[in-house]
Amino acid sequence: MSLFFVLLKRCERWSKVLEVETRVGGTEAENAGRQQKAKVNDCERERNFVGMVGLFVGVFVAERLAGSVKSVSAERVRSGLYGQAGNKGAVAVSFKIEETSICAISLHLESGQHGKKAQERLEQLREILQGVRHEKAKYDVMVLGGDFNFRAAFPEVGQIPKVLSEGWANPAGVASSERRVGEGSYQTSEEVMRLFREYDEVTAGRSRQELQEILKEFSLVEGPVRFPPTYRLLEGQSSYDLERQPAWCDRVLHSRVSVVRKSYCALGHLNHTDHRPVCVMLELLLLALPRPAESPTRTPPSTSPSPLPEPPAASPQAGAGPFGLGPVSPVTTSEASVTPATVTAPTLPQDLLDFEDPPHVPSSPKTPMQTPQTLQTGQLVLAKFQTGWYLANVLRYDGITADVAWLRPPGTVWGNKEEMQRYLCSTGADETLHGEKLHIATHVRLPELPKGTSALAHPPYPSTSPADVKIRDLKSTAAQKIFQDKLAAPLIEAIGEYFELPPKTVVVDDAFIVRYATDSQRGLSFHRDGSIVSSIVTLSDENDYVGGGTEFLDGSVYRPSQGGGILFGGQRLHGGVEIERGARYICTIFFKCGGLSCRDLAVKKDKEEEGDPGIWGALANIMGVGQ
Ligand SMILES: O=C(O)CCC(=O)C(=O)O
Ligand SMILES: [Fe+2]
Repeated sequence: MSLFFVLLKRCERWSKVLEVETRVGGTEAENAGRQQKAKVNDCERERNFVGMVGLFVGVFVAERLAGSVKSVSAERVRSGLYGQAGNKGAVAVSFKIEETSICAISLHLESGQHGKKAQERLEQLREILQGVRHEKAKYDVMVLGGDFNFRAAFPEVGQIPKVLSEGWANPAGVASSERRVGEGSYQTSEEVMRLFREYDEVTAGRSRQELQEILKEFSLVEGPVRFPPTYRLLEGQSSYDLERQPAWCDRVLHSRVSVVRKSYCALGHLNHTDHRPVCVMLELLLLALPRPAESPTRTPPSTSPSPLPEPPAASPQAGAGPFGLGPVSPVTTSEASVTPATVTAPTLPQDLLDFEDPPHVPSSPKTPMQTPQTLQTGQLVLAKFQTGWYLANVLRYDGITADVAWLRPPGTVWGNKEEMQRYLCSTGADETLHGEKLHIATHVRLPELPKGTSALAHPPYPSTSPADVKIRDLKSTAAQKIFQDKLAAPLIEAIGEYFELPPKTVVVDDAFIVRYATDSQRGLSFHRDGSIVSSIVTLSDENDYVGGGTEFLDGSVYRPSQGGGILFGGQRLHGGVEIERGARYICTIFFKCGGLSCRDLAVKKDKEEEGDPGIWGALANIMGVGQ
């Protein structure tokens, strides 16, 4: 773990909890833990200064990132009773890691079940978000968590608490110290999830629409709630205190973009108060720019110890700072709890940057560049932007022109000026830019690659085991026709419907018959496809294999029966679950479509689905096999 946020209310009561948590293994966690303990001991002072009834944001940064932290700033946003009472609201800490701006917010919203309380809470949430994010402070990544005080309108308490209490139980054999319940971990019972869907104030209630609008406006998302209510439990136990209706009060929201959520769960074993804490694990995409060589404040990684981190940004003036909402007094960063304490070389770990293998970056750009004869989707090229050539992936190619996406630099090249110059972001241009209809003759070149290296950034599609059969290589025209009529055509129609893409522009980019067996390829690790939309259709009878299926990050596994299949945005992370017995045959089909706008549309649609079932509708039996 490289960044660790602690968001608390009534933080003095949680110091014990944090001490427990600091014992989790691993050097980094231990380091974070030590700093964390030191900070929590300061909590009282913090709380008094901020005047927010113990709201606390602690940000702990792995040592190796410390030198990359800059522009640290902290502020509070009061809400409730016209911002005067000061017992509800939020505190926020923002900072940059290289060029990625991050803001962590700890909030506490209005309590109460009746009248307009639900409405007031959402107004406060909006107020907090507007206070934290405005023109001058548009963060790449936001994480906000705390006691949202969302209620559950259970009709009567009756038997419900028993079901809910049982929702914390783990399957046999899991140590109680590991009692995490939720996405990416042990999931609570179907019954508890049903209660959440039916009674949670925002999921089931009238305010759902309004929350959706807020999330959309601020580009935020909440993971699926697959844990029991986190309030109000008896201390030291997993049963509910029936003086209150149990409710899913404690929640975490995070940015949609640049973030992949790995888990969203509640920690049942941290039972020191009447709430149970909730945590999310996120993978962030960070951006770095090359440093000027003459900069005296940086040294290349591993040659010598690096200097102290940049001093935090000056405190904003009251009411006019980056969080300027009303007449609040600023909190200086030394009073806030962001302390990149120790400093090492600013090398950034690959795992923090991107989970895909980085493309090979040729180190010598001096040899003359070759014009490509032909291109493939997914191929690594140099594409011209203004007067320079930068690494890019081919998204579309029609023989004369190509669409490309310029690449972001992988962490391994940060700090290396020469290598960084091969990335578009080194010019200060928007690194998410796409190049449309670039003429091959004038705007695309082949990068110089070491012998034996493929120019494909990743194999275009992961199904490249020798056992896989490419549909295009099938000699039989009858087989080609079956594929076209039974699979490609109906799927293209379905894609038009589900993804709202014009079916005429959707085409099969590639397709494979894949065989998984215990004596050869058993499964496929998590990856993204190079496609805009992918489909996986089951060819085997379900009695022919045990295990297998397509797995997504939220833990869902799809195993459609023979002739059935799934459709999903190719950018969604997924993998093939290993089979345990027999052989599983599937047909994987990768679709692309006309313009770049298609990709944006598909990605957008796909993101909108996140947190729901998390996948494009399973296509039950698309070929009608077995009917
Ligand atoms: O085995 C599966 O279901 C996943 C296959 C897959 O993702 C692929 O071939 O790209
Ligand atoms: Fe795939």
